[in-house]
Amino acid sequence: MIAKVIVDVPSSQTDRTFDYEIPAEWDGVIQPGMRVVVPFGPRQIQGFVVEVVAESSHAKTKPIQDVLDVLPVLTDELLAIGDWLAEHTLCFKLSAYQLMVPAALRTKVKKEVVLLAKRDHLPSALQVYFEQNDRIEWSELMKQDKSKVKDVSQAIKAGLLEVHYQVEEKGKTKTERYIRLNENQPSLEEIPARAVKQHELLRYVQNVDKPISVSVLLKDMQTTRQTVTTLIKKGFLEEFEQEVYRDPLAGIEFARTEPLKLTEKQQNVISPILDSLDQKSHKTFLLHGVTGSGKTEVYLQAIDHALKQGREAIVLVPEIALTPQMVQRFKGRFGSKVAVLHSGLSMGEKYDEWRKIKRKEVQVVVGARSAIFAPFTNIGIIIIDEEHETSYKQEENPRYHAKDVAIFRGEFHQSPVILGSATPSLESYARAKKDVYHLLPLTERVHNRAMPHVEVVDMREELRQGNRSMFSMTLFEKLKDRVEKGEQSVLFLNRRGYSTFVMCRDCGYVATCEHCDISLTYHRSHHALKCHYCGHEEKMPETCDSCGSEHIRFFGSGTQKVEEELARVLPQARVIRMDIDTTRRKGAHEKLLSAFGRGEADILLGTQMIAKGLDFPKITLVGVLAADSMLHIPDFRSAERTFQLMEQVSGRAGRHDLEGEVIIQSYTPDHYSIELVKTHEYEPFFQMEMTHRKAGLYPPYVFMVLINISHPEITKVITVSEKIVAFLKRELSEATIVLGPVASPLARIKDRYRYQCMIKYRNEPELRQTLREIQQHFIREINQGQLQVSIDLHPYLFS
Ligand SMILES: Nc1ncnc2c1ncn2[C@@H]1O[C@H](COP(=O)(O)OP(=O)(O)OP(=O)(O)O)[C@@H](O)[C@H]1O
Ligand SMILES: [Zn+2]
Ligand SMILES: [Zn+2]
Repeated sequence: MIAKVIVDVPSSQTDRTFDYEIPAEWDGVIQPGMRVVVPFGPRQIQGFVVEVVAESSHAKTKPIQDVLDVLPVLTDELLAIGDWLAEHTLCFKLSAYQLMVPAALRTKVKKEVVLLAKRDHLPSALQVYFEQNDRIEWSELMKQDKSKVKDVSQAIKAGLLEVHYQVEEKGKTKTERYIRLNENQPSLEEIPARAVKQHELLRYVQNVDKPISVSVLLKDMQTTRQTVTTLIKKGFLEEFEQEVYRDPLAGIEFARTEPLKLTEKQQNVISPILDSLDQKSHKTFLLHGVTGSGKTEVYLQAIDHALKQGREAIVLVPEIALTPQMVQRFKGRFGSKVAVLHSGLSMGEKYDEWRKIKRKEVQVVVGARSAIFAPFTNIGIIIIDEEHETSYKQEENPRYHAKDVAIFRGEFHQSPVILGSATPSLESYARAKKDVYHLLPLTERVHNRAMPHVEVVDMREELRQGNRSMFSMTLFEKLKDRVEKGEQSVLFLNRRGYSTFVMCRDCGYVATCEHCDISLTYHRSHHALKCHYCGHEEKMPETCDSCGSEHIRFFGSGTQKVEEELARVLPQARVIRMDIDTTRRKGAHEKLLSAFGRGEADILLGTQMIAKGLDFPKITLVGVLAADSMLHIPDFRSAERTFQLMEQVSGRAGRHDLEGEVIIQSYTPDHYSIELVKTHEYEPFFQMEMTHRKAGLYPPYVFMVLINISHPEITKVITVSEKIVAFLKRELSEATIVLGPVASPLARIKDRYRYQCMIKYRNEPELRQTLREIQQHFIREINQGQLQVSIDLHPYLFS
């Protein structure tokens, strides 16, 4: 038999497969989706088997050298997703496959074959390997006899053996010593009557009647290891190793919740979803529900329906919304059926969650973007919460969008995909209007609770009246009032576009990074300036580099500065600050939020990470310190982002019995993206924004491609960029617009000059082929040297 393999040769990446002979002893073992080691020229390299066929068209094929997985890591569906991603994001198949394999398996790992059952249950050929120990190294086993792979893979399927990947770091499969009763109990007379502890311990283990961890046993029984060892020697007890999962949520209690009785509005939106589940047909729904309208409860009950059908569910939430509160709602309803995947997990923890999915120990995955690749095989429903979030797009190769993968999987499994948001992306809403997606509106909050009242304060006017503080009079009064009443407030400071840069008051000089052309950020904690792109750090200057003046200060407000100001003007208020600095430590996020939930603070002050998902009954005031900081970023989506963010933050107020109020401070209060938050109406915003998009020829009226070219030499960048633009103009159709080349907004990062060009098109059949040709043309230079050409279809980031 012949395996067709996509090989990992970084220097000459290619999507073509190579044929390798499957050695007779691995016949029937090697399947698509497994990783193998094959000879390639003088070297041995890894690859993915994508197909097994009877014969090769090549005269001579070399044999596969080693198998890395005993069972496929990728299912047929995931292989198909890989091929599809390669085509649609212009990456190589290999990168797409690797994206779906847990990082732990991509590192060089030792593999062990571990005995799960009694040795004599194994086929006799395998028993010899487990005489001394209940585990043997994979390479050891292979050295002795390659044909063992077949027996091993059968034993694994029968649940007798298991392969452990010894992930280095703390992530390696964690095991603990356990004790159980031996099947054949010796006579009790073996234990002398005076050995009281031994008798007690034995009785205890008999009573428990299931394996018990040695450490727990010793603690419970207040006895020594010696007692246990003696009982093992005498043949009463048996010691063995059992795997324990690293539980990232260990120690957190999840109270079980029951389904709520849905409101009539919720009923209306859930019923088409349940129909789609019952009919086993794929549909993409856009659940457009205002903040606090009970979307999450709809998700929970739809998932429940899928689980009752014996199917599985994937729920994506943005990384920063993956708060304990969010996780709690899923864990509370579905308990141990839920796996959680996010970037805060260690490599080992991620691997454990992945294995729970593979082994079908869980049926629900709640996770950030990459959880869309969860290796489920019977998906009933896929939910993307806050579908407008740009973090669903991966900003590095492969540049995929989780929404596209979700819809691919929804079609594959014939199951519904639900995109949920209070502020859908313009693209999705436009698709819903064209009936490509099915719109499900939830226009009111649960039980007709009022949407919060929004007031926009003109900060220019405040300044004119002599208020130089960062709080307007109104906001200050209301904060004070809430503190006095014992109600809670949220203060939101948008960090994007509002950094704490250092500027000379005399000449206007701004300290910038010498490698990246962006302003350095002031870090109070160690009184230094730092570049957020390359990490370059320097001392805070005493005098201006440009004119020598001593009047060099940092500008802009960071959360630290707001905190200090609060302490000065509202000393009685207890403040919890949540930003990158205070949440760096693992678990800090959770701690701060639960402290706030317990009412240990009056004000929660923070950045983006507090804008979403919070549901605390005592929050009655939300203050936004600078609404327009994001409006001036050179990005055609900046108005959309501003509206979405304002609406999300506002949504934190008045979600329960107490009414909510929002104060938005702005220097451009008349801008429609801020103005329209007052009425919480999405539709007028959509209409207004669409006219702007139409006028500027931006998505969703056109599709866009961004090509970024970078190199340490500026002349090289310019030559290559011009070549690319000329080629595009020649190859693409007349109606297509090619813009550039121009220097990127960030013209230099890490000493590399950056240029870009942009393509806008409606219908361009030649597009992918043309872009592929550009990639191919420069591939040698890219592989050899310093040139980088990145192609981003449907870009979200314009830096
Ligand atoms: N049918 C119901 N009966 C009673 N309470 C409900 C019902 N559905 C939801 N709720 C409650 O209403 C509040 C808001 O619901 P939920 O958090 O699900 O809204 P959401 O639309 O997901 O909000 P957001 O998008 O703002 O995060 C929650 O406290 C929730 O427990
Ligand atoms: Zn830098
Ligand atoms: Zn100066």
